[in-house]
Parts: sequence; structure tokens; C-alpha cells
Amino acid sequence: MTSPPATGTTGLVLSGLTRRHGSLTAVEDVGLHLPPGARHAVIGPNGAGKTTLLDLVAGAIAPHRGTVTLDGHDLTRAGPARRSRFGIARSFQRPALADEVSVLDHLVLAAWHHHPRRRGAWRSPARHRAVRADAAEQAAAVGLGDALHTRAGALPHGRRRLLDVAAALASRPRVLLLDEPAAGLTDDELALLPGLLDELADGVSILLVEHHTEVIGRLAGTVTVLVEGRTLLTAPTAQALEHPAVRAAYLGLPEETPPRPRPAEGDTPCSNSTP
Ligand SMILES: Nc1ncnc2c1ncn2[C@@H]1O[C@H](COP(=O)(O)OP(=O)(O)OP(=O)(O)O)[C@@H](O)[C@H]1O
Repeated sequence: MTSPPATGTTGLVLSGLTRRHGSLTAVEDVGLHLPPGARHAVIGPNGAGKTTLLDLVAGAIAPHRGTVTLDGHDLTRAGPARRSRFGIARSFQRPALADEVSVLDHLVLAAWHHHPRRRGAWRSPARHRAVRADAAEQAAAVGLGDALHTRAGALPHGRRRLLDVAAALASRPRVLLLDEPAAGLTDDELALLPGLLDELADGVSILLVEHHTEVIGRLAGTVTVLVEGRTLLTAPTAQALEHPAVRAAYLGLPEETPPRPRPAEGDTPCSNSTP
């Protein structure tokens, strides 16, 4: 397990985060370091505390103990709006979109909303055209180039999901929080995801919660495994997914597989037997 680095380190640093819901400790003493540009997945069984951890990073809830810092700034007590101004963006499993607003306008608004100092630039037609052109490119990158003027409510689930990710990235965040980005995507949409993150999220640190191990392998360089709110381990992705304790806790596989007796000649092997 890696220990959280000292405050002052660049990137996102979570240290000793603990959050209770009533008598239940949903997250306990969790620490991790997400350097600039890194991609880190948080995995674990249902109820392990993954969403609670994202909520703590986004500022949706406050920790009972521990700290959240970004590039050395202590954001532990900051609300979601301040964190957003510091460059923390979030994409939800259920996209947070306005049904009546078009694809293009979502991306334009996201780009302006998170840069208050540039609001005066609305008065510059050239700047406004440039933002719209950027937004159209982002839409194309997530396969929505043919739907610029379609209202978000008319999009099927997978395309809404991709728009939500693109809108989060349109704010030019330093850190992107993704809650199960693969959930509900078709195979074609799923195949788009790694490429679009490479294209749109170049240099952005990503902290994602995900269940699909294949997607985790493609998107994340390191993995933290949570079990009952505590960190089981943090390790490079391949190492984490192969770890016997992870296979047991997360995939429901036995921690140690006893060697199978060789079937005697003539025996029919039983393909679905449990070891
Ligand atoms: N607002 C809340 N009030 C009470 N208990 C909560 C609340 N939010 C979460 N919990 C509990 O905290 C624990 C962790 O929940 P959390 O949603 O963070 O887990 P998770 O790993 O994201 O699970 P899943 O994979 O099922 O989404 C669970 O036991 C859950 O029931």
C-alpha cells in the first residue's frame, strides 16, 4: 500500500479520509496521490465506499477526518463550487444534463461557466466564435458531431453519458472524477471512450470508479481497492487486478485455488465445476 504524501505535493492528495453515515463508517482512513495527468481507478465490491470517496473529493459531502488538497491548496472544507473553480470536474453515472439544452450549448456553457474571469469575453464575437468552434470539435470527438443542435433530452443514454464527460472536460479541469463511465454504453460507445479521453483529457488527472476490469485496464495506470471503506491495496493496475486478495474481495474468486486433481483417462471433464 502507498502512504499519502505530504501536503505541498502537486496533484490531488487525499489523506486519512474518513466519513461516517450514522453508525456506519463508509470510508475509513483512505489516502491516495493522483499526480498531474495520472489515471487512477477505485474499485471494490458494492457498498465498499467508492461513491462516498468521489463525493468527498467533489465536496458534495465533508469528511469527519482527513484532508483533500490539490496542488498544495487545502480544499477539505471547500464546497463543490470552489472545488470546481480549482479545477475539479465530475461526470455522474446519471448524466447531469439539462434536457432542453442542445449538445453544442452544453459544451459552450461548460467552457464559460468554469472561467468566470473570462466572462467579459462574451462581448467579443471573435472569442465567442472560437469557443463555439472548440465546442463543436469536442462534440465531434465524442461522436456527437452530427447532433450539435439536438437537445440533450433527445439523446439515448450512452450518448448522454458521453456528452456529460465532454461537458466536464470542456471546463478544462485539472482533475476529472468519473463515476462508472462505462455503465450503459454500447460496445461502439465503449470503444470510443479511451480514445476520447486521450484526445480531450490530455494532461488531466482522472479518478474513476469502475466495475469493468477490461475498461479499468485500458483507462487506469493505478488502482486502489476498497473493501468495507478501507484501502485493501494501491498498486499498478495489472498487479492490483491479479492480486489474490483482490480476486477474492472484488471478483468473488477464491484467494487460493487448490490444484485440481487430474481427471483419470476416460473421465469427462466438468467445465462449470467450482474449484
Ligand atoms: N447518505 C447515506 N446515508 C446512509 N448510508 C449511506 C449513505 N450513502 C452511502 N451509504 C452507505 O455507505 C456505504 C458505502 O456506500 P457507497 O455508495 O459509497 O458504496 P459504493 O462502493 O459506491 O457501492 P456501489 O458499488 O454499490 O455503488 C454503503 O453501506 C451505503 O449503504
